[in-house]
Amino acid sequence: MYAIQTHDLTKIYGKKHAVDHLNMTVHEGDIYGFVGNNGAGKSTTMKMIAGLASPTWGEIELYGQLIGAHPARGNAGGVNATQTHHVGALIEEPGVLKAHSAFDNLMMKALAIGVINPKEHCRDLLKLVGLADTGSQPAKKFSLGMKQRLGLALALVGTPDLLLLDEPFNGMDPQATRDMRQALVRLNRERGVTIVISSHVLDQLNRMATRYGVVRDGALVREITEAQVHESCGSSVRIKTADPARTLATLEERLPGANLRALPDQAISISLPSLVPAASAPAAPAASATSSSSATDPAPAAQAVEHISRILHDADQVVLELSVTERDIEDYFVELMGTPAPK
Ligand SMILES: Nc1ncnc2c1ncn2[C@@H]1O[C@H](COP(=O)(O)OP(=O)(O)OP(=O)(O)O)[C@@H](O)[C@H]1O
Repeated sequence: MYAIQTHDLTKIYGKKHAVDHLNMTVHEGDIYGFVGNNGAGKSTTMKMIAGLASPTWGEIELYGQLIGAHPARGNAGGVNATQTHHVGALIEEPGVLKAHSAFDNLMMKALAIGVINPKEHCRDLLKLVGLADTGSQPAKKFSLGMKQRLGLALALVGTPDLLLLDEPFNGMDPQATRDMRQALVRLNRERGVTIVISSHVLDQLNRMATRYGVVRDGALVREITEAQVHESCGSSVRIKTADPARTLATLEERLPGANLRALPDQAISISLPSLVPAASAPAAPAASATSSSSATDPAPAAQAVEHISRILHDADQVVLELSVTERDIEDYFVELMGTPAPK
């Protein structure tokens, strides 16, 4: 089931299309990394999904139920998401009562929404976010990172099905960032919480996201799975020969299942993780390339180069270049964020 689907979701502020016909699909159980440059429209999208801003146009479905519709169509039949599935959100400044302790902040929300065993629930949440020893210290004395953790704990009161987190790592030191990331992964794996998380910290997202949405100028330019990102970012073998068309045909025949791409400069690229053993070469590199060892291990890469070079030698092809290239995840996303939005 889809946790979130948006249909032509649009928000216009004055003349600015902050979100522009955005179509996004979040599957139940995803950790969905929502990425885009500053001002791309991530926060505005999340606010509309959380019910904190109303769409100018378009629709939002949460767990198959319509929650937001543009005014011309009215919202009849639309339901408040919180009536069906519990949604927790940490978007911009968490709504922390500064004169109160972390525990009191959580308790107020827990009582307001009718949580069973509220004290125990709030103590568990404080432990989860690493604020268990803050006692009666008022939130106004918290550091930025501690406020963020309290914001996360507040979003988790009542154990949501869906968690919307806008830049949750803001102000956190590396240890706190790691703790928060691990806590989120546990919530996702152990309690099945679906998480949408916007962050500019791509290497943190890379360690947790199962799917990504890339937004540019208010529109979604790409939705990709973790596996597709790793496929695109992993090592690949680059081959240039005197006769690229013949080389492509040879490699397609000898490396069935490998992900081959003809590049604009007439070179051919083969994604290393996609290499599978060719029937004629049982000791081919793919056995190790697809094993638990990383695609960036030198051994599988070297084996792949050797294997391909043999294939091309056997087929009497003149090799001009044969090398292994690696693509950085940051480069990959920066490139995608610069991709024009589809019209
Ligand atoms: N309340 C508002 N009034 C007017 N313009 C707004 C408002 N909120 C957002 N915008 C504009 O809408 C666009 C999208 O903003 P948004 O905050 O959603 O982007 P973002 O992707 O979250 O950016 P960042 O990564 O910097 O947080 C920006 O141009 C922003 O200036």
